[in-house]
Amino acid sequence: MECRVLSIQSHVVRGYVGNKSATFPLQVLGFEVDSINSVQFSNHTGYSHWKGQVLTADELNVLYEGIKLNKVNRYDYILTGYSRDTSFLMTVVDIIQELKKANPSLVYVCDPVMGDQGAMYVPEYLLPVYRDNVVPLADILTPNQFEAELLTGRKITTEEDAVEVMDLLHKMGPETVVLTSTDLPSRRGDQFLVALGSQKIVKPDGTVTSQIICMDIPKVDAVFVGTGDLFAALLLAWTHHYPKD
Ligand SMILES: Nc1ncnc2c1ncn2[C@@H]1O[C@H](COP(=O)(O)OP(=O)(O)O)[C@@H](O)[C@H]1O
Ligand SMILES: Cc1ncc(COP(=O)(O)O)c(C=O)c1O
Repeated sequence: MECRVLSIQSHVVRGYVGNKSATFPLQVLGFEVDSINSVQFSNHTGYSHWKGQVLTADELNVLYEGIKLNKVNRYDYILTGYSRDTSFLMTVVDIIQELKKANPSLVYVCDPVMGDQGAMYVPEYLLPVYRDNVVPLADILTPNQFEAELLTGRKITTEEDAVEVMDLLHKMGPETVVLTSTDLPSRRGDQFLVALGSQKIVKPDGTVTSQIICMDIPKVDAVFVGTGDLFAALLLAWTHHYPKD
């Protein structure tokens, strides 16, 4: 059966971040992808120069209106990433709420793209918008360590801290939280980076518990941009294909 994703992320002319990272892998894995480009930039913002356009909230509404008028606004998943503007993000929130009403089993996968390695690369005023409006709607949340710390106001220096932070993030809304990369030492040595996942599980007796997994990922000696976007897209795909795993 067709499974349709609405992906609201950046587009770059050169390179692979945002929709350029997410769309093709999702298509290869069998999904129909409707993409809205939150920005169209020459390249990602880590380069010394970047130029381009930012989609406004009004322009987003116009695109969504067209989809609605044709009655093709039924989605199984929404995936969101890079955004630079408060009113744009608030419009995304409105769209998610409307689409969830139309399809109560719609799954919202949120990559709260704000920064990395202790620095924000979107305006700081987006943090409260993510924390108070966006994250509470998310079913699956994929922050990196820095983004998880920003959202909860808690530092992560040990695995116990990470579990507590993921619990705080669960309390904000999402049933599944994945810290896509952390600075925590891996048990397998310094050639591995640690990612952690936590999923709320309802036991047969009705009580709720968290299932925690820890992933040691072989480290490549390079810095990548766009891998977080790819990770979120692949997590969407594989949790869809293997919902109980
Ligand atoms: N240096 C690296 N070596 C190997 N895998 C990496 C590396 N950097 C990122 N990844 C992969 O990309 C995923 C996303 O991590 P990351 O790029 O840090 O997320 P974000 O972009 O959200 O900060 C990681 O879980 C890992 O699988
Ligand atoms: C335009 C744009 N989109 C998305 C990203 C996010 O990339 P990542 O997947 O590494 O979080 C960035 C990061 O610089 C970016 O500049």
